[in-house]
Amino acid sequence: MQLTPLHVQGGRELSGEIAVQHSKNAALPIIVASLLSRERVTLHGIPHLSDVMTILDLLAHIGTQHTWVGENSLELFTPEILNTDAPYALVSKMRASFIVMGPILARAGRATVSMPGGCAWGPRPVDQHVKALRALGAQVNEDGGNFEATRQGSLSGHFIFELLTVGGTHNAILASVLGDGVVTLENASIDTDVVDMIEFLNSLGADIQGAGTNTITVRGVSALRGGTYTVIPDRIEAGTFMMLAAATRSRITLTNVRPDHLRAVTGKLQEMGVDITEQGSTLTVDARNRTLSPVNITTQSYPGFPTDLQPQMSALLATVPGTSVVQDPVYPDRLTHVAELTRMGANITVSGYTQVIQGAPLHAAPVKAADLRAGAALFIAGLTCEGDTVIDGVQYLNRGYERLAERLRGLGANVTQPEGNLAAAD
Ligand SMILES: CC(=O)N[C@H]1[C@@H](OP(=O)(O)OP(=O)(O)OC[C@H]2O[C@@H](n3ccc(=O)[nH]c3=O)[C@H](O)[C@@H]2O)O[C@H](CO)[C@@H](O)[C@@H]1O
Ligand SMILES: C=C(OP(=O)(O)O)C(=O)O
Repeated sequence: MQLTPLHVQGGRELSGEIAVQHSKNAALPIIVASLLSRERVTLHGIPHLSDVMTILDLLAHIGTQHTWVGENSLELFTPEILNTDAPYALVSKMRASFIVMGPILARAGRATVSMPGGCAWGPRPVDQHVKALRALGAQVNEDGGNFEATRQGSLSGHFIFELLTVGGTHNAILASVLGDGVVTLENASIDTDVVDMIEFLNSLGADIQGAGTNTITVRGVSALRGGTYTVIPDRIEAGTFMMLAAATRSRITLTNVRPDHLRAVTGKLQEMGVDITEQGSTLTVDARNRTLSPVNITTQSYPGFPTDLQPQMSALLATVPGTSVVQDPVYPDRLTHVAELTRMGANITVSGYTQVIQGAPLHAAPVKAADLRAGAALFIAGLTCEGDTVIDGVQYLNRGYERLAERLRGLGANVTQPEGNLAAAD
């Protein structure tokens, strides 16, 4: 769906306080994990995002009744699994939806999930999800663009991931929670979003040990009870606003932050010369009157520098005089922001997954976001320069940033966006 573009008029210092939303990428798997309980689950800290609406549409198809019981609170209830399939029309909107395979398989003994398509920035394989489920005793066949998984008894056994995968770890855990098997996952992801999902599941009575380490043991339980859980703050949104503060040479205070989840980001910004102070769950970023230095970054799995902040960091570095090198081996093709930043005067040379950035002041231009974090890079860039930067592709921003224009206006930014339209990205 085509939405009215976002208009950004920058070149002024921002100031004030902004409350960071709760984590999109933790909320989505926790919503999916609620499928494992037959009882009512209440979740607090669910941001109003198109991705959340998309996953709720998929869960409604599977058999979940949902009710918003507060601004960011959601009650979920799945007494029965009504459909064991996740059709392409829903999975193709959001790749994260592939992890419904685990809980549907656990509860119903079979699951048919459409093969996810490619993203704007290239392929995102699910081979590790499939290998893990097969190693734990499920049969998984590919047929007509779908993966069909079945199991005879409970999943059990041992799997060593060939690489660190957040979604693959989610899926394998979700498939193993119910039953009487014991599952050991090695080289598992230690990402904050995996830890949060495990803590949620354990709060409902699951028996999962090793959260935050590379070895996770899941002992099957007969059923999960209902419960209430609050999702962690969004470290990617926090990082985006930290980069916005640095790029606009402003002082911004972020509340609802887990500073311990942001060490790699904080370290890099400090290396550039940005002043960062932490106080509990509040973090103040001050780049006023500072000469920032170029830096080099390479993305890695958590706790390394996140790929989900690579485009925003590239936008920031495009404004910092000197040469910076940005490498994204996690998603080597995640480069849709480059051509658009170039339209704004950025000097970025790409070779493979490496961007060599020569910083210089940017100028306003009409640009188009082709994915969520590319969109974030563009609003950061737009807020550094005078004139009207018109950002098309607002549906991608709506995937990940709640009431973005309104919240940025709270910092003194001149940003306008059609309000209230949560249409999902195609
Ligand atoms: C909704 C959600 O939480 N999305 C995040 C999640 O995606 P997602 O869970 O899809 O990402 P993964 O952690 O699985 O991907 C990490 C790397 O592993 C590769 N891989 C993954 C699975 C697989 O079966 N085979 C394989 O080769 C991927 O191509 C990538 O290079 O983590 C990514 C990496 O931090 C983030 O960019 C996404 O924002
Ligand atoms: C890439 C992201 O999400 P997804 O994995 O759903 O595409 C993201 O949050 O930056």
